[in-house]
Amino acid sequence: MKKQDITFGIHAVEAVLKHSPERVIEMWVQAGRDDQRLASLLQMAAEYGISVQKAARKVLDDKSDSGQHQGVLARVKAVKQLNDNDLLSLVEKTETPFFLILDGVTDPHNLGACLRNADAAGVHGVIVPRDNSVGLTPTVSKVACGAAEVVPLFQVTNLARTMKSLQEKGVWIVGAAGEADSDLYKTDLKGPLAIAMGAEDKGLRRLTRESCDSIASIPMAGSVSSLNVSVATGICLFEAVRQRL
Ligand SMILES: C[S@@+](CC[C@H](N)C(=O)[O-])C[C@H]1O[C@@H](n2cnc3c(N)ncnc32)[C@H](O)[C@@H]1O
Repeated sequence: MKKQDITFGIHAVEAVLKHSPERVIEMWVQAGRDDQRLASLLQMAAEYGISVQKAARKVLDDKSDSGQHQGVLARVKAVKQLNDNDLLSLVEKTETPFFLILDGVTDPHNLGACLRNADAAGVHGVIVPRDNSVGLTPTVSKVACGAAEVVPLFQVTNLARTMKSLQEKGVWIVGAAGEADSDLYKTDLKGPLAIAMGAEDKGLRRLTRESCDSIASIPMAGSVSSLNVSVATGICLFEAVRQRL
């Protein structure tokens, strides 16, 4: 089992330092980089007694697999993987649950952007099938800009079964699909809710779609057939936020 991860980028490293500094094992910063935001990370690291090494850019490039590390990288203890049991106990203690389901998103940039949207919209957690989905990779953390460190990510073995358990606890599940007849803006998104988004290539799988209580589309004016999944996620989540004000 993987016990350690690499996290890079100013927002991502800052979020771990802020929310769970005990996870940070050590940090590297790019030698010769004079940046106010890096300086504040170094100060936080010093406060928590975290060892920081200065290294050439090439070292950070290699450790981040040439990701956009912005001159900072941390080796961190991996977060505990959250499963169905963790999800259902969170639902039980949450007054009006609000979840995002991603049915097989495989691009780390899309998952990172969806986590960022989810955090901004105040969702209680993001649910993904354990297989055929990207997990919490360093690129996901970087793109999520700190959201990956705070939004619980539940990796479930059988998504349809998890959806049924959520429904038994009173959560209404709305699937998003471009070809649906119902208009998202006319769909009630106020109560205990999970919004399900499909994968980049195939959209919602048949069983996931059949497990939804309703399916809605974002009206499109132009000629393209669909939106990018992270863009569609942002629109769906913030329509729910607007209705839930
Ligand atoms: C790139 S799209 C998938 C397109 C795919 N070819 C299909 O058949 O659904 C990824 C996901 O974004 C969401 N999405 C994209 N455009 C949408 C729209 N106009 N209305 C509702 N959801 C949309 C859906 O959840 C979709 O499964």
